[in-house]
Amino acid sequence: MPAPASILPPQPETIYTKPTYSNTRGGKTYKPTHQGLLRVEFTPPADGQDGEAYSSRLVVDKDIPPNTVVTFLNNLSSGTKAYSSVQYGVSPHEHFELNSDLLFMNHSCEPTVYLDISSRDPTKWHVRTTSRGLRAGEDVTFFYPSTEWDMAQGFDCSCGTSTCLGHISGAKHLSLEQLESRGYVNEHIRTLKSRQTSNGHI
Ligand SMILES: C[S@@+](CC[C@H](N)C(=O)[O-])C[C@H]1O[C@@H](n2cnc3c(N)ncnc32)[C@H](O)[C@@H]1O
Repeated sequence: MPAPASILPPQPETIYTKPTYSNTRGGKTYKPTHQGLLRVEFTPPADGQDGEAYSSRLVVDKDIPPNTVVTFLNNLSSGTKAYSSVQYGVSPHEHFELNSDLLFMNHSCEPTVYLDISSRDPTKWHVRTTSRGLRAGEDVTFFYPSTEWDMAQGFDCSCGTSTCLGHISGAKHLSLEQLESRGYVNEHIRTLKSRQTSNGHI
């Protein structure tokens, strides 16, 4: 059966070129997509190591109060499940690509923001601070299972928080209690959780 039509365009309005370690050093070609608000940082690679490996993060440039919209999502395009995609509906076809520096939001088991994509209107989708707010220079992180049901690529989490869950592979593999204790849970994940039987099947 063909996938249902997406509520998002197949291509972004503006082509997004991912920053890299080399083009963020000295700012030669890197143009932040959220200038003055968010920037991508890379940890310098150890001698002889690949500088583009996992060492990137998204950092906020200014203080943002608690429970406040940091930015609305724009330039989105429909996509298929990948390490870079975000799931927005119960169907495994409902994924989108961020096509902005928001791609560099890492996962944390104690996130600094929520990715709120529960509305059926994508123009309302946004990144919002938690009840702690954000301090300039802090990492912008969200709890990946708040949007992802069964991730394309799980990973061993390196968030380093005291409540770290270890291996992260999506909401399918966590209890509702574990999800809710991390803050905001998107509606499609709540729906999928309510359909899940005790043996883990939908
Ligand atoms: C969309 S990327 C996030 C940005 C990523 N740092 C990059 O360079 O593309 C998602 C990937 O980043 C890595 N990642 C994100 N958060 C992580 C965490 N807390 N611990 C370990 N790896 C993480 C995982 O490899 C994951 O598949």
